[in-house]
Amino acid sequence: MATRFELVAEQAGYRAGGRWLVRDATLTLGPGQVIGLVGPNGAGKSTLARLLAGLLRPAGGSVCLLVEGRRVDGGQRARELAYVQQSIPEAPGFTAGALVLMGRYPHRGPFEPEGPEDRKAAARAMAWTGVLDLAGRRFDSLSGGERQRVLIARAFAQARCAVILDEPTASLDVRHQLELMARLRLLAGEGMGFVVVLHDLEMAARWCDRLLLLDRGEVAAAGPPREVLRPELLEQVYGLAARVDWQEAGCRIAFELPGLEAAGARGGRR
Ligand SMILES: Nc1ncnc2c1ncn2[C@@H]1O[C@H](COP(=O)(O)OP(=O)(O)OP(=O)(O)O)[C@@H](O)[C@H]1O
Repeated sequence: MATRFELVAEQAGYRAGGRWLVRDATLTLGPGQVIGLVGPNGAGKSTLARLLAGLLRPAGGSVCLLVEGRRVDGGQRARELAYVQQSIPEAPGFTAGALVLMGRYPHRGPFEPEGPEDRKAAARAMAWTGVLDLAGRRFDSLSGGERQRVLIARAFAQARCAVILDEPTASLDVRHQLELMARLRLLAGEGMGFVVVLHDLEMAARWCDRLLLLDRGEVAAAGPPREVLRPELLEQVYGLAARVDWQEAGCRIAFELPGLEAAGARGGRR
């Protein structure tokens, strides 16, 4: 049976450099959900993702992971929830397989070597992200997209309940983007939950149950994609005129930047 959990942010905020990078962010992630964080560059998506992941301590409000009704922290939190960062770290000397196995550390005692369960979980996660055949390769020798998929596999190997993914599709080709989002939905169907930072609003509309649209550190809108991806809101937040056509599975969004487009067209005709 799937684990009952809730990741709750209540008016969570974070300050740095004398200002609020995120203020009053409220959301609840539970089993079966995929929540998208969207918004322009610098809006506070990564900061909120790091607050949810427990990597930043809120300067206002709270962030709390409840499993079977009880608050979990420290080592247990690391067994239940994992985070995939936006930038791809250096990992000199490690193979892809060793890196994914690191996701299993929180599940073992100190100095305890990995066991068959750990290897099984790592192999399964690597199969999900299509990197099983890269297990023996040095991480540093992989392409950007391959590395991204290894890091996602590590999070899948680690977390029982929830994964926070910061722009996980940024380095992926179209096929791997779709496979990843479909995998999140599949795992959500089995009782996990995900928070995903995305720039691609059409992808967010298609795969997420709910969206938080961030603007200059504040939640400009939150709710089902149809309620959030409204032309007037998008124009307010991105400063672009938008046309949103809803279809059976998601939407098509056409943005317009009249000044620059006109200039581009003039340049093209020269
Ligand atoms: N440690 C810090 N000190 C001061 N300002 C910071 C710090 N970290 C981030 N910021 C600023 O906070 C704002 C939010 O950053 P954040 O990375 O959360 O944005 P984002 O929505 O994820 O952006 P992007 O889409 O570009 O990844 C930005 O203006 C950023 O420059």
